[in-house]
Formats: sequence, C-alpha cells, structure tokens
Amino acid sequence: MSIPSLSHNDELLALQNVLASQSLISLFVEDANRTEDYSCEASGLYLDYSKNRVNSRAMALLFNAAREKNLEQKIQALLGGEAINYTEKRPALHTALRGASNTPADKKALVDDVHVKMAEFVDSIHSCRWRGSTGKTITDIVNIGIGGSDLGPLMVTEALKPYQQKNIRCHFVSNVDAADLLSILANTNPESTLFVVASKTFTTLETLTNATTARDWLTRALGADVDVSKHFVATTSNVENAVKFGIDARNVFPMWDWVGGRYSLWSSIGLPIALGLGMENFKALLAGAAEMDNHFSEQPLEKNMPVILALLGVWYTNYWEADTHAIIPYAHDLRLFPKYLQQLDMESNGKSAAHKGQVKQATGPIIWGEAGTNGQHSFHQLLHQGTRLVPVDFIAPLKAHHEHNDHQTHLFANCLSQSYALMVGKTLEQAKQEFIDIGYSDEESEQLAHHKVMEGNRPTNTILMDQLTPKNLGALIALYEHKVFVQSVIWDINPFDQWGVELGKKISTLISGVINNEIDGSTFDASTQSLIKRYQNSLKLDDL
Ligand SMILES: O=P(O)(O)OC[C@H]1O[C@](O)(CO)[C@@H](O)[C@@H]1O
Repeated sequence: MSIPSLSHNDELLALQNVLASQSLISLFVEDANRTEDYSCEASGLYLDYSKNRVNSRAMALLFNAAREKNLEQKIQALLGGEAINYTEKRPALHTALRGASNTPADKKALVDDVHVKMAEFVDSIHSCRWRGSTGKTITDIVNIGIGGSDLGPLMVTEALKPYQQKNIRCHFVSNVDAADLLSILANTNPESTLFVVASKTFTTLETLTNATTARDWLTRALGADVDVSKHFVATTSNVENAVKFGIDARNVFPMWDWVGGRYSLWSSIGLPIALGLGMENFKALLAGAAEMDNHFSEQPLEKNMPVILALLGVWYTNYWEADTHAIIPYAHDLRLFPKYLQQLDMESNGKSAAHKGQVKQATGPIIWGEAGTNGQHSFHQLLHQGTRLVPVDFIAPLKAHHEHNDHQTHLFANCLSQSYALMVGKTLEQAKQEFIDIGYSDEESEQLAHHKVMEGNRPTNTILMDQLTPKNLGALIALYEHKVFVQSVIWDINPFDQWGVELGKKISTLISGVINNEIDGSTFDASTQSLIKRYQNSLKLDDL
C-alpha cells in the first residue's frame, strides 16, 4: 500500500529513512529538552511521546499534513454539528452529550432533559422507591446490549469499580450464546432484578433474543401476570419498537440517531454506569470528556493531544508499515479498555472507501492489548524480539485506589521498565557478556548471544494520570475518540458508518431460515451447505 497523498511525502519518506537508522537514545542525547518538547497535558492527562521515532522536522511535516487535510475546520464541523457522517447524512454529536462548549443549543436541551430523567430514575432505584413487582428493592441491574450498547458501559463500570454503589450489582449480557445470559440469571433473583434493554436501533438480533429470554425467565418465575414494567426499562432511539416489546413508554430513555453506537456511552446508553456508580460520577465522567473536547477544539495542533497521538499513528501505519497498535494499561481495572478501543477504532477506521473512490493507503491498524503486568508474561516477548513493529500506548495512573503501595510501585516500575527496554534493547556484546557471566564458555556465549539480542528502538507513548477517577477516565476515552477522528480526516474516510458489519447480519438471518427449512439453501456454496447439514443433523439427533 502506498502513503496518503500529501505535498511533503518525499521529505517524509526521506526522514523515515534517516530516523530508521538513528537510535531513539541518540535522539535524547541530541536534544536535552526532548522530554519537555515531546510531551503535553490535557484534562488531567499527561502524554510523553518522546520515545517515538520522530524528530522536530517529522512532527512539523505531520502537523502540516493535518493542515493540508483541513483538520482544524473539520474539528469545528464535528463539534458544531455539521452532517459529518456524510454516508448517513447526519452529524456525529457525541460531544454534545457531555456539554462540549460548542454544543448546538437544540441538542443541549434534549440532552439536559434526558439527564434529568436519568437522575430521577437512578435516585428512585438507590433510594428504594422503585421496587420490583413483588415489592422487593432492586439489587441487580442486567444490561442487555451488544457492541456500543455494551462495551462502553461495561468497560467504564469495571474501570471505576472503587466508585461502585453499595447494594447494587451491575451485570452485562451481550452474546447471543445463551451461556452468557444464563450464567447471569443463575445468580440473580427475579424479584429484585432490573433489566436495561440497551439498543440504539432496537432491532439487533442478539439483544432482542436475550431480552425475550430474560422476559420469559421473569414470567416463569413470578407468574404470567407479573408487572414486567417494574423489571424492564430501555435505552434506545427507537421508542416505538421498545414499546412494542412491552416496555412502558415512561421507562424508555431516549437517545438519537446523531449519536453513533460506539460513541454512545455518554448518552442514555450510560444508564447502567449511572445506576452502578451514581449520577454524580456519571456526570464527572462527562465533565472529563468535555474538558478534552474543549482542549481538542481550542488548542493549536502542535499542543493538541488527540492530534499528536493520531499523527504518530499515521506515521507508523503509513510510513513504517506497522499493521497493529497495542494498548497496554498498567491498571487492572482498565483491562477492558483495549477491547473497548477495538470497537471504537476498528469499527470507525477499518475502511477502504474514501470520500470519493477507494483509499490509496493503509487505514486503521489492528488494535489489541491487555493489562500490564499480565501481558508481559504472554505477548511482550513479540514486542521485544518479534519481527514486527508494534507501536504501544502505555497508560498508567500514578495513585491506586488501595493502600498497597508496594503493589503500585511494582506495577508502575514495570510499566516504565517496558517502555525503557523497548527503547534501549540489548546489544550483541551485552548479550554475550551475560552468557559469560553465568559461566558459559567464550565460544558458547558467542554462538548463543544473538538469541538475547533486542533491537530496541520500538516506539511507545506513555499516558499518565493522577488516579483512575471518573473525570480522568472520561478524558481518556474522549482522547481516543478524537484520535480516531483525526486519523479518519488524514485518510479521507467516514469513521461514523459501519456498513461492513451489515452483510454478515443479513446472511445469518438467511442461514437461520435454511436451518429451519424455511428457505432454500442451494444457492450457498458446497462448504456452507455441508456445514448447515451437519448442524441440522445434530438437531435431529437431539430429537431422538
Ligand atoms: O445499539 P444497537 O442498535 O443494538 O447496535 C449495537 C451495535 O451494532 C453495530 O451497529 C454493529 O456491530 C454497532 O455499531 C452497535 O454499537
């Protein structure tokens, strides 16, 4: 794949060549101020991007590229509510949900109303005014949703566990595999359980299947005349379908088509966050994100954290041919963050259609990762000695929510040890000496040394925050949302649609029809037909 069409491409390519032969450590030696020059602060977050294979000229050309693609105007178009999602002809106004300073007034009014409704509902659950159909207080919230209607609220409630309200447990069901739902139902009491059916469209197969099974479970346990409305609420933009499902219209928390699914945790889709952590903490999450929105809108590109992260990503994807990008939080509570970012980034920028025609360069990388230190004992080997270049974002809170400072110091020291080791690596001479030091002969040491060599010069970002608080988490999520947007601008793609997931959905409906003998399956290929047959045969065996 080639590179984005930019006027300074020749120079960028030449610089890549120069920087590829220069060690990262030598860049620090050359520039005594490198750490200060290659760092930035925003909304409680500190980004150190000095351990990247860039110099000031490369950064200047990347900022220039962003200007060439009219990034500054596009940021204002995004925040101002222009129909930036041009394939679906609508704005992408997740920033309005958290009250970014340029939020259009009509959207602000809608959002404020929903916040009032959410706050009243949360209070009625927490103060035990809302009761189940048999008079019991609600102890368990089960969110039924998938994709953006699951991953965001799930990740946030896990990340902010120290803020969890007493007497309320939150559960999340997403997979159409009933094993997911049944494992939750096995440990909940129908009398004190509230289901939140979360679906922007209220048409998603997985969510409707799970919600129907949950409703059957409830009526089986509490009788056909149970007041289902005491146990089911919905968060959706499709009030009509939610009501058809049997949810009382008063218990539907609206959202709108101008909020993308993967950007929706800030909307009523965040209801389980507010129920689990309290409305104040939900609002603090929004406030942190709004602060990052304002930073994104107001700061020059050179000091703009999402822009810097995005341009570094473009640099590695397009000029260094990095296919993947690892996200490694050194906070156990953030362990779902990489998984959350997989949807945010890959569903947004996993595209090959440009505004006009097809893209000419690689677009969104494969996002992956795991919490440190666990990853060190699984995939870090590849980061240190593998043949692929994998840029890494390390994310670390300085303070923990517990008092075990010995653990926290080990955790933080490991985080820094990884970025340092990835940068400096190990030379052949050092490796040989290590073998000699443990008693190997000179000849053996010579032969084996290359197994221990680490090339080093692997690029990393380090993002620090004081503590993993609702506000800091809000800022962190918004940082990555905006990073993804900036990259979409450079790559000239629409990050707000997801046509790619539609085809599989449609075909699965057809295949269900073939399995149930409602549709002729002969148009499918021989492999698919034979696999369908095997499944049908297993059903026949069950009937015997
Ligand atoms: O909230 P809904 O409408 O049920 O959709 C769930 C998810 O399905 C997708 O459309 C595709 O996976 C996501 O973008 C979305 O978050």
